Amino acid sequence: MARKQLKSIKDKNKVGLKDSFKAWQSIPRFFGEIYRSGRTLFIVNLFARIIKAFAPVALLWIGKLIIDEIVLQLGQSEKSFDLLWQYVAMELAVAITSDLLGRLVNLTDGLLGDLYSNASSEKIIRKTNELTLAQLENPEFYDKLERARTQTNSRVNLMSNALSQAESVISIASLIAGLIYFEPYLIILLVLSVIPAFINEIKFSSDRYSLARSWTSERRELDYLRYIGANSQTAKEIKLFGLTDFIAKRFRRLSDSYYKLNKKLAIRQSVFGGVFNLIGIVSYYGAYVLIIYRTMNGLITLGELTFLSGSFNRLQSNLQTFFSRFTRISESALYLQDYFDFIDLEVEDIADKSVPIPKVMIKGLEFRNVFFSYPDSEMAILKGVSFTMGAGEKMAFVGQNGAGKTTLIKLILRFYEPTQGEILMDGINISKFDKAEYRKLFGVIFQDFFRYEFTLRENIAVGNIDALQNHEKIQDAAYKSLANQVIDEMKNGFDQQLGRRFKNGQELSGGQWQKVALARAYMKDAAIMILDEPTAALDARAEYEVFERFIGLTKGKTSIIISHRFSTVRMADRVLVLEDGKVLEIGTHDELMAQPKLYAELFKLQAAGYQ
Ligand SMILES: Nc1ncnc2c1ncn2[C@@H]1O[C@H](COP(=O)(O)OP(=O)(O)OP(=O)(O)O)[C@@H](O)[C@H]1O
Repeated sequence: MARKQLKSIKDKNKVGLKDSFKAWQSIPRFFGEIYRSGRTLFIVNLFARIIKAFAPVALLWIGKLIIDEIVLQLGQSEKSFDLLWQYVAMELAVAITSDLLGRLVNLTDGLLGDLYSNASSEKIIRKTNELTLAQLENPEFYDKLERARTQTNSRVNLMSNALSQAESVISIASLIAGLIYFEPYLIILLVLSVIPAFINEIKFSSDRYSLARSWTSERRELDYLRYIGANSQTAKEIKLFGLTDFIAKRFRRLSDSYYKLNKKLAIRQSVFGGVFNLIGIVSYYGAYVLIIYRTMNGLITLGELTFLSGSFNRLQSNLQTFFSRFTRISESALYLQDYFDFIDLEVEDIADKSVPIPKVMIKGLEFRNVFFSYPDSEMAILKGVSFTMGAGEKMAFVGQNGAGKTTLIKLILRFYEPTQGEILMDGINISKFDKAEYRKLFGVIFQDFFRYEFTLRENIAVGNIDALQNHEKIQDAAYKSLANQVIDEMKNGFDQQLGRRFKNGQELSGGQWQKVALARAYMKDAAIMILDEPTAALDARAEYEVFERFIGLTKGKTSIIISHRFSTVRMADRVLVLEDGKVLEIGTHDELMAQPKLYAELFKLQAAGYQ
């Protein structure tokens, strides 16, 4: 991880005003998404807001009528209260309706927010799956994903802010209409009083975003440190190696420098904001003086005075909220842009879907002079690998750590494409097949299989999730992989929750997990089985049993086994020995033992260890 100490946000890409405004373009699309996540709620919310928006001007107007009526009646010898009570009743009705509508708006805002946040989280999960491993392992991608994922709340706030903004526009327009009707000059004062504050807001919002954005990868590091520093899975090592201080200090160093930058920005914003607010207050009193003067000269009534000063006051605070909300929206819109950038990331799939995948493999797989380097890396991992593997053949890949065995598997499964050369299935380049369909041919257990904290049943069914309800199939897979022994020991059998994260969860030993994960490979009637170190955590007897079953069950099936244990390797029809990204030897166990090369050497070394 990079150890950076940023002096200011200018150290990294700064987001300008232009970008802030450009980000607004994604708002219509955003509303499309919200509408689709809750159509009725959205329409109800919109209508409630539109009606509620007229409440402020209506209340002020009725207030004016009441005061003018009181003044009129005071001058009469015979007073009538009829009209007055009617006005009061009207004001009460408007106040109650506005309150009820406000509640309806809050309710629908909350519900819509929940629906939208669920829908967008699901979208992110689905999108992540569409991307290639190369994209997933790219740090830039991670930053994008992090920004898209962590800003879900900000998107929900954006929704209610944007809707409130639409409501404000109507309120402001209606108040302005009243003001123009009686005193158009007041509008000029009003504009003068709020514009500086607005410019100030916009400037600081893009600075705030620039800071947050430029710190995405550092924030990721902070999250990572928080995770490893306070986590039950890492606790064992952290305690044993006494790492707490090391991690806490590293966390503090990074978080302190972020705090300092943020503090500088917050203080500047607060000082400027204060000054501009003063301008607003002074202009309000300027307007007040003007209105009082005109009232005293008999140009406007007392009711109009209350209406105008009330309208001016409300307008000013409404406009200020409007502008600060405007900047909040611009800020969230920038994050929104990140979310859409992520959702729109291009999926690299060069498959020509028209090429049919062989139903039954006849000739087998062939590597033809394959070279490979991982994306963004110069280092060649595979250097001209060529070999063929017949249909129905059981092949073992052998080689020292880092030789490239797992990389071969990743290429066969099309997680990456060769940098040079071809991989063929029955003579057709595998890059021509539809990726998802092609992968259905394989039953695989990875060396670094994932331990899902789901039930045992689900942990096995992930190998073929469509068969989740097929108990017989799951039971059968469990039997084949010896996972049935694990299930027999569980209180809740197949429905036992695994891991320690959730209630009633049961943690498994390394070997038990491996048996469960191996069952996944048996969940499909796959044409080709790939087992990447499937027994590394098993005891000697379990390993022997697993392979005995495997060989018996997969007679005539194509399979690849990666293992460092030669007792397992020798069961294969042929062995491919990989050294430093090249095929060193290939042949049956007996053939390889007859050659004085790496295989024979390693075999004898291991055999000697057992004597
Ligand atoms: N995602 C990756 N990005 C970049 N380099 C990688 C990646 N995965 C593996 N490598 C590199 O590729 C080389 C081969 O790794 P691979 O996992 O294929 O080895 P292996 O033969 O399976 O080793 P082992 O026996 O230790 O499992 C290693 O040098 C490793 O550092």
